[in-house]
Amino acid sequence: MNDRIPLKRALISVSDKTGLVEFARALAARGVELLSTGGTARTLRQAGLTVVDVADVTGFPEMMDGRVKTLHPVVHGGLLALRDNQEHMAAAKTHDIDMIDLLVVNLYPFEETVAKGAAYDDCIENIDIGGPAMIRAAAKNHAFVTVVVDVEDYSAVLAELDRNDDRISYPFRQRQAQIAYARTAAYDAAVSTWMANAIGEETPRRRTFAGKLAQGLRYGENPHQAAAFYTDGSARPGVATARQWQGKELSYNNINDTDAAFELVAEFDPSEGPAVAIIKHANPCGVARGTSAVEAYKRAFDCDRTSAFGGIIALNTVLDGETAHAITEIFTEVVIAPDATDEAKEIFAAKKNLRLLTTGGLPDPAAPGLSFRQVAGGFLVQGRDNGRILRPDLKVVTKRQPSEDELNDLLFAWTVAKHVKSNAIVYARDLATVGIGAGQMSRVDSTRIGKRKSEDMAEVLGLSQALTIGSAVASDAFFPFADGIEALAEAGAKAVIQPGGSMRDAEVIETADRLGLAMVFTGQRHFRH
Ligand SMILES: NC(=O)c1ncn([C@@H]2O[C@H](COP(=O)(O)O)[C@@H](O)[C@H]2O)c1NC=O
Repeated sequence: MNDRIPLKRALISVSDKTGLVEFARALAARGVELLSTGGTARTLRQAGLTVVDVADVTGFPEMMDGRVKTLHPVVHGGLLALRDNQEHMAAAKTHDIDMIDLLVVNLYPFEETVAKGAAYDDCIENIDIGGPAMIRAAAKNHAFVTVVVDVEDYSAVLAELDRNDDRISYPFRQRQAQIAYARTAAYDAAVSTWMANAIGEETPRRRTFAGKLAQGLRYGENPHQAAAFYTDGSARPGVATARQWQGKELSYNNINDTDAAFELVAEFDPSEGPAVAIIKHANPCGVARGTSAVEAYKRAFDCDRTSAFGGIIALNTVLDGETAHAITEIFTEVVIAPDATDEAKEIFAAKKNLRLLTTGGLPDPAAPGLSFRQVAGGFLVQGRDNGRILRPDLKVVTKRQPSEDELNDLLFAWTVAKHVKSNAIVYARDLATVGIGAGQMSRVDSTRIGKRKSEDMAEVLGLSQALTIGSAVASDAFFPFADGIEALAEAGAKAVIQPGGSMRDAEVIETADRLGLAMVFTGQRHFRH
């Protein structure tokens, strides 16, 4: 194996021309001959560099709207020939094939074209064929050829040449080959996912997901687990696209919780007022609306002050100084908001460990998308839970109709319950959660936990009684038995929202009527596991 190989001839064919001229100039200065396709060659010539056209090497013009440029044995032979194989080299000589030592290719912007919402034919035209073919050839022959597919690697190539007397080492070529195959795989994943959507294929026979390393993580959910954060290129505002202003690097659990917090708070339209969610272990321990961000925060905090310690806070509005000040009164891991005022940033600057993230916007809760999770031997894929219930969707099933205020609280609690691990029970009053029971194997247990937490907080706040008394309550799934309704009544709830659909609905409704509760059915379930 030739460990260190000099670069004599490079083929450069790039759609993204960022950094191209500087890189090519640095290569030329090291005596590398440059070979290029149409647009790339033009850019290099305009910068005063000497370039050989691929068309002159192949003897064929670029044709068919660029569909055929580099697809030629003179190119692929130069990339694939084994330099230590006499027969390969003899064939190259016979057919006038010169070796290519470095391939620099970035592909037609297919992903960007799809993201812009381009028409079908436009997307098709942006599927690169010649580029991936060359990348895969060069990567296969990394024993002799260096392949570069990311602009961010240009400086690494030059540093490698500086380190090694203008040569490229074998480990470097191996690393580049791995990156190259991951790039073409991600590209084809994007193409096949787009096609599945375009033809309405919800369960394609083969599915490929791809990600780009955003951040290596110190560890995973626990210190003995290796971990990293990969992004999928989606522009959805959230933890993956946010700007971090201060604080330590986010951890695996921080990223998971921050995502849960921001996706939850984004359910609340900022034009209807501020909302704040506080998350612990991916479950909310307080969510509230308010006339100001600080009021929303304080009301969310008052749901469960004990659990809020070390939590993740999300706002659907700009983080202002007053709210930042209130947040700094206890230890918080992460705050995420669409934006933050300079005053808020200054206040946080004193808390070195507190991470502040801004996203520039809110994700659309109704947007379609996929979510997936791993199981032994495979993964489960489903549409993201973008189900939303509006007032006209509600069916009142009890004798008592919910009041206007109760209806507002029911829909608020329902929205929060969608983001609570099942079995989820959410008690709410005046658009603030007052008791949350999460992640229990029995719905009655979740009901009781929410009640107990509310009673504990009543003591902390010096209230004469728990705020669940007179509350509206949401259940993420139907009540299989009447005992859940009895437990809610015991907690003092006055109105209930739930999907309905149990075999024993009649019994459940009868119990609600007997206990004087108003109950509405949504016809939609929000399991979350
Ligand atoms: N068809 C081919 O033979 C071919 N060879 C290279 N390309 C692509 O053409 C682009 C560069 O084109 P230009 O140099 O004309 O700007 C690169 O993204 C490269 O991946 C091709 N285009 C698409 O398949």
